[in-house]
Amino acid sequence: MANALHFSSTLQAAASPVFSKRMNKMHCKSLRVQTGNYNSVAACLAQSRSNRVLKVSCEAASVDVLEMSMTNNQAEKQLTCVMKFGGSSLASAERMREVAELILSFPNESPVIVLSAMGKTTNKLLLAGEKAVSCGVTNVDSIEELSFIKELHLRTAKELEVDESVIAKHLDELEQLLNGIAMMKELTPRTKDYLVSFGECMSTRIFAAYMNKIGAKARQYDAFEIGFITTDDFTNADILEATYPAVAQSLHGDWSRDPAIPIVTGFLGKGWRSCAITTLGRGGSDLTATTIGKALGLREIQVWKDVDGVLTCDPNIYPHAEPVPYLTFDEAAELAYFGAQVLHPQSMRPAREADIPVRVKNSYNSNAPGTLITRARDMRKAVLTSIVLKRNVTMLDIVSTRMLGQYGFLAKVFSIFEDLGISVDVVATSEVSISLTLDPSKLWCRELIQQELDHVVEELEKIAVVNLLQHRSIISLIGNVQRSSLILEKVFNVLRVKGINVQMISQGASKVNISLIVNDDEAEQCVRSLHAAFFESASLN
Ligand SMILES: Nc1ncnc2c1ncn2[C@@H]1O[C@H](COP(=O)(O)OP(=O)(O)O)[C@@H](O)[C@H]1O
Ligand SMILES: N[C@@H](CC(=O)OP(=O)(O)O)C(=O)O
Repeated sequence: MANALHFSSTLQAAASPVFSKRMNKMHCKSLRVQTGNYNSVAACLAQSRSNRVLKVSCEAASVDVLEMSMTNNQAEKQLTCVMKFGGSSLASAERMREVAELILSFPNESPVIVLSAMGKTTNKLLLAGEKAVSCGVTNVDSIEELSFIKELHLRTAKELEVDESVIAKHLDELEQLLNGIAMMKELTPRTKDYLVSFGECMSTRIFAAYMNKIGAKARQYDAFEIGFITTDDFTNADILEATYPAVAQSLHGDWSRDPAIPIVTGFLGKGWRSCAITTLGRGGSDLTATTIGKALGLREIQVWKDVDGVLTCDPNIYPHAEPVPYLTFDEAAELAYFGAQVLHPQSMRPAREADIPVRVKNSYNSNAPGTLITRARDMRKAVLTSIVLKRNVTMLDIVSTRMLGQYGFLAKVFSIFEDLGISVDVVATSEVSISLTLDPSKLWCRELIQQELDHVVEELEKIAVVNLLQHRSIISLIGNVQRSSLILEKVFNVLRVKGINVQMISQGASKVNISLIVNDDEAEQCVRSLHAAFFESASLN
């Protein structure tokens, strides 16, 4: 019977109307009570909140609740949104408490929670791995970063009063892994991914245990066990299509059998050939969140950060950057791709494909409206939305020696990059020349970079004169490119006054981004001046 309450006959007679009202509020479907009085049962229920099955044996004097399950309403309630909390939101036990409170302050939501590693754990794990390569097996236990990680996680568990056994196995395994690295004297990309996975595996276990402790039933998931299937590109893997149905089946299946807030590791996946743990690139938990949003067809994806949303520029460059209230998926994707650390470069793809709004919020200031990212927005008044800086870019000027026709020339240039697996960011071409920049994130993580660059130049020199220019920056102006004349007029005014020469400019293909290339050492100043011109003077925007 839907929403029926099953009491022992005595209690039913004694408590019916008031009690059933409370029961509904607690999402209780059935309850068997042996002995006891109404007040203590209600107290137990209040504590149990979202627990589906509760077994409480109190002393004979009060009550013995044997079983309780949720209302059909609750069981039928679907998962509604994703809430992702990054390392910046999870730095300590105190922060975890606040995040739990924040999640529970939305009683109408049934969220999937995605968590990154605590604070600076990922960086520390990578450093510990690098030290293990050269420190010798006997010295692993004195690696400072290992002690830091152990201490942080054990202290957090202790302060949250959850049993440290939830992470004990992982801490042991982590030390063993570092011993293995010390013995092998090498840290491969595959081992790096296994190494950093400990961060997310531990933060989610501690958090899920804490949620359960406070009576909010939660279930921990390792993404690599629930269908996050990726390419085998360790440290920068791509999510494969098979992920969506697999994740949906796993999370929906468990939820409909036995509802509990899913707490999922961000950032991690499983390589489809290797079956080893992979990672989605730094900041990849944003992508985990949007992937889950698409897989489950959720209403909204929330990414909770330590800033009031996406800002008009990196606050580390200019502290008075302002939140941007609305963005389109295209704008957010360009912004992320061209270096705004606030979002993972690939994270907008699943959200855009499934047309699910993404909200960027501040976990330290939940009342701030944040940024809402959707398919379209009113662009009538929009000029410039945000300024993004990507540093340490390598630029190539390639001038044809006319050994090939124009189309043969372009094809040859790009086939060289394809063969070497190097991605190109910004391109500008003329009939006989091409200027382009190489994606630094793909470039500098490769050990053989100088040889590879030499090889690129060598190959290109067969058909062109090549000039390799390093230490450049891309400044991306994200906004309404329909108004490019207005934007460029203002940009060049600023740059002329500052005496800065733009070495390349690209608009064209992207409808939301104009890219300028300048020297690295002029770039920050340039961003600050452009910010002042566009966002702090009343004349535009
Ligand atoms: N345009 C921008 N808007 C907002 N934050 C930015 C921007 N550019 C860089 N950031 C930086 O991104 C940080 C948030 O991203 P991140 O550290 O990855 O958060 P989390 O760990 O919560 O996922 C901010 O603290 C800020 O310093
Ligand atoms: N912990 C990983 C993944 C991640 O997404 O982190 P964050 O959400 O803190 O950016 C990293 O540091 O890259």
